[in-house]
Amino acid sequence: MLDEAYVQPEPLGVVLIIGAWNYPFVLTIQPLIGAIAAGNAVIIKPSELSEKTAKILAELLPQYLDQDLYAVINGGVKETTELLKQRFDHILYTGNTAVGKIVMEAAAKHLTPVTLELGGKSPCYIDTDCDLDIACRRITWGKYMNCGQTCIAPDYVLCEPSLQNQIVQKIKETVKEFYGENIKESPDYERIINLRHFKRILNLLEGQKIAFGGETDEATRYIAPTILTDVDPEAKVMQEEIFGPILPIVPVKNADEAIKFINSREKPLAFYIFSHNDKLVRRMIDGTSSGGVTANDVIMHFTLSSLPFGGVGSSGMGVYHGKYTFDTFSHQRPCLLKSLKREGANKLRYPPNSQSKVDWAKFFLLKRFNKGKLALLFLAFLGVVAAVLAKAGYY
Ligand SMILES: NC(=O)c1ccc[n+]([C@@H]2O[C@H](COP(=O)([O-])OP(=O)(O)OC[C@H]3O[C@@H](n4cnc5c(N)ncnc54)[C@H](O)[C@@H]3O)[C@@H](O)[C@H]2O)c1
Ligand SMILES: CCCCCCCCCCCCCCCC=O
Repeated sequence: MLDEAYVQPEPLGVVLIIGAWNYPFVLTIQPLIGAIAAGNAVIIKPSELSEKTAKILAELLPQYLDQDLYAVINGGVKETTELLKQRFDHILYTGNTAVGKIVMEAAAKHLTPVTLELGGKSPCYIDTDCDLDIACRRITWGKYMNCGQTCIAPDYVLCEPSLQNQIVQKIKETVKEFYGENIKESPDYERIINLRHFKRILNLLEGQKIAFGGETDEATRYIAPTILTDVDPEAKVMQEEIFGPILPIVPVKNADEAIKFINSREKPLAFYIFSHNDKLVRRMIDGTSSGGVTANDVIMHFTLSSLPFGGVGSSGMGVYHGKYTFDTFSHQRPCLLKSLKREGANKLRYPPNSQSKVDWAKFFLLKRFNKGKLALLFLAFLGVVAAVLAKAGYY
């Protein structure tokens, strides 16, 4: 009661931030801000796939930040492998799950803690009790922005069979509203990052029923906004994160079947539910697990600095954003400041032991006491009075 107890965050030391190519600026600068705020030195390793952003980061950062404390190292697998041999005090990695395991293995050699911001197949459930126009507009935005290359894009839709055709129709109308008649010419519609990813996404279309879109152009790595209907849960497109502008619709009987479906798979990075029914929304949140959730919208939980962002299970570990970034890059050091006075109260823990000392210890530590011993209560009351007097300066 008389001691001072507090938590003092302290910098971890040197932090390594490895970024991914799909949002190459935000995925390195956002963690960098929190790492600096927490007092760390930082090395940034941008993705080599988004080479222009990597280059500009290496050019710009030294102009604004202390070069001894904040460095940008560019390179690919070879350079990153070499970097990972060094000892860091924390590593924040953003990218795919397979490389996440490599990073964690390398970190384990030095007992370095990791934050792994990975991916997964984020499901989107559309309830029959829902404003389909609005739901489809928001899904179209989140699915096709950056050409589907967003870690928390809705990967696939689960809905009752009766909704399927309406959803296709409404997304089709929204695509026209957003990107015009000629999507290829729209300045707002992006391209696939490279040929390897272009071919990987095309491969996912094989044998599928294309309800909308499907046009591609290898020369410009264009893939049109595409919707697949009546998709078999065992299909290739349902086995890996799509990370492209393809939206499979998997019909389910009802919300319970959707919950079962989601729980039978790896834990996703995000989960989206569209419904007017608040109880259903809560039930679906309670019945599933995912990195984050947005109800009646997509992506937007990422934009709130008041919410932690991160995955769970195979979609990652640890969180950042806002104050959570500061906490991630800090050691929460518990401090107890005692006085060398009042040794009488401390005698309780010193030998020789006795039943009376045990009873007192239980009273203070476990807040458990024999009801018959009212005297104890009285003594505790005296203790409180003494504490108040001491704080007020009478002691
Ligand atoms: N959780 C999130 O915040 C978030 C954000 C963006 C992307 N992602 C996920 O990232 C994935 C896409 O990114 P990616 O993995 O294609 O990005 P990427 O290819 O840019 O790789 C990510 C980083 O890992 C490094 N790297 C690649 N291979 C390596 C190896 N063998 N050893 C050491 N380092 C290596 C790269 O140099 C790069 O800096 C998707 O699964 C997506 O969902 C997650
Ligand atoms: C008032 C409207 C504000 C709209 C802000 C929308 C911002 C969307 C940002 C999406 C960024 C997604 C980054 C995801 C990182 C993973 O890939």
